[in-house]
Amino acid sequence: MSFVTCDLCDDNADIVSVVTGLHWFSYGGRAAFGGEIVTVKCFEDNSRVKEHLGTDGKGKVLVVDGGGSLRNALIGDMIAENAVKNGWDGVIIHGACRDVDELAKLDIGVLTLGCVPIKSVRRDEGQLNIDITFGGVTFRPGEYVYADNNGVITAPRALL
Ligand SMILES: O=C([O-])CC(=O)C(=O)O
Repeated sequence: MSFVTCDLCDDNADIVSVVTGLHWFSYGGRAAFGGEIVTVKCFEDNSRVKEHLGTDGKGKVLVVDGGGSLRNALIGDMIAENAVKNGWDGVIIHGACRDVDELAKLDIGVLTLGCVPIKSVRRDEGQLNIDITFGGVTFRPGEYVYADNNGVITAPRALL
C-alpha cells in the first residue's frame, strides 16, 4: 500500500478526521499503513491486544486506546510477529511498546507514544470493538484509518 496521508487529506478534506496533539513514534518496518479499524480499549493489560492480533487481520489496523500509559508495553516482538503472520497491516497504540529493534525488522506498521522495557500485565481485561477516542478523533470499528510519518487520519469509508 503506497500513499501519503497529506494527499489523502487534500483529496478527501470533507470526510477525513485528523489526529492532533500527540507525538507518535513509528517503530514498525512499515511507515505507511492503513485499513479497516478494529479497536481495543485497555489499561496496562494487553490480553485483548495479544488475543486479537492472533486472528486474521488482512486489510485491518488494530487501534488501541491504552489510556496513554507509558508504564508498560502493550506490544513486543512476539505479538507483532504473530500479527504479521495473520496479515495485519498495522497497529496504532495510545500507549507504549517494547523490543523496538526487532519491531523495525517486521513488515507491519507500529505507531505508539513511546517505548518501555517492561511488559504489561495480563488479567484478561479490556474491551474489543467499541468506539475509542484520542487525539481529538473517535475511532469507530469498521471505519478506516491511514497512518504514515506525517500522522494519523480516519475516514468513514476506504480512501484507497
Ligand atoms: O508478551 C508481551 O506482553 C509483549 C512482548 O514482550 C512481546 O510481544 O514479545
